[in-house]
Amino acid sequence: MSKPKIFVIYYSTYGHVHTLAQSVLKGILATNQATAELYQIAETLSPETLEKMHAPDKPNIPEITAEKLVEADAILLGFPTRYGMAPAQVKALFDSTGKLWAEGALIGKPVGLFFSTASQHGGQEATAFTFMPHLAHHGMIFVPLGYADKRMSDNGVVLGGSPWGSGTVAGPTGDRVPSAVELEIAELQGKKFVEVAVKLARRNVPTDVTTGGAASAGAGAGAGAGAVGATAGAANAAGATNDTTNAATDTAGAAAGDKPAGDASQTAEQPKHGRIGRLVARLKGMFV
Ligand SMILES: Cc1cc2nc3c(=O)[nH]c(=O)nc-3n(C[C@H](O)[C@H](O)[C@H](O)COP(=O)(O)O)c2cc1C
Repeated sequence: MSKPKIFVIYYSTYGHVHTLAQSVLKGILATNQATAELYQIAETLSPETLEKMHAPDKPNIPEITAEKLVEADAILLGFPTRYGMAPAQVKALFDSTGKLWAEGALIGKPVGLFFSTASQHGGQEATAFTFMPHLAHHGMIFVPLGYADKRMSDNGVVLGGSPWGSGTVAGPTGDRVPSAVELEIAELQGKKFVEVAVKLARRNVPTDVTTGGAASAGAGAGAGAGAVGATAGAANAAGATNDTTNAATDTAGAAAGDKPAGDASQTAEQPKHGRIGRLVARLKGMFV
């Protein structure tokens, strides 16, 4: 089985999240179990505004596009907070994924998040929390960091990150650089994420939301995600208790064309006409 392809995608105005992204990337590559590619999210602010914000020039890293997202087996996504939410640049990327949503193209992809805030209580957890609808609507599987490193419970130092994902604290003027511990935790997130990506990435089959019966706008996207998510959960349980069992399941999955067991509704002949069919056709037309 080929290694899963993980995209590390980030937006950063002042470079803190870019630095974290490099540690996350390092952690993925250290496992030798996955390939990794680094992308930045396109800027939407004007050069004049960025100059007023004293933002440095962007590094020479390729920009991600909506269509390119499909190529990733799993994604680690980092961004600084804006009032406890993702920056508009990240929202703009996701707002351009309507066609992918209509096609169910991102369903089942594992996603981890990492963050930067100015202050320790500036909203790293809120930023993760408020980003969840993007992942849920796409049927993507959120992979939290948990308390993967005991140092995350150290209350005696300035420390970014949370169970939702690694992080750094940039300071009120942005002059604090990520600490060694923060970077090690970011690296650990890359490593831990690979464990999940290896288990899930190849199990996911493209889900045609137009043939899933109930898989129409709203309820449909959720139903499709639920089917894949349930399968992924079963895979996880097998992996947690017995890796050999999981490997056996992998082989069985490959023999069966990697179709998850609960996926029968996706392959069965479904009526394509009627009210739901027309609605889906109209939605697909909107995003072409
Ligand atoms: C419009 C705006 C809103 C922000 N909101 C918050 C906030 O709610 N909490 C916080 O701690 N920092 C906030 N910040 C600070 C950024 O999170 C900080 O500059 C960023 O974490 C630095 O990361 P970067 O170097 O990758 O851009 C805000 C910054 C801007 C420009």
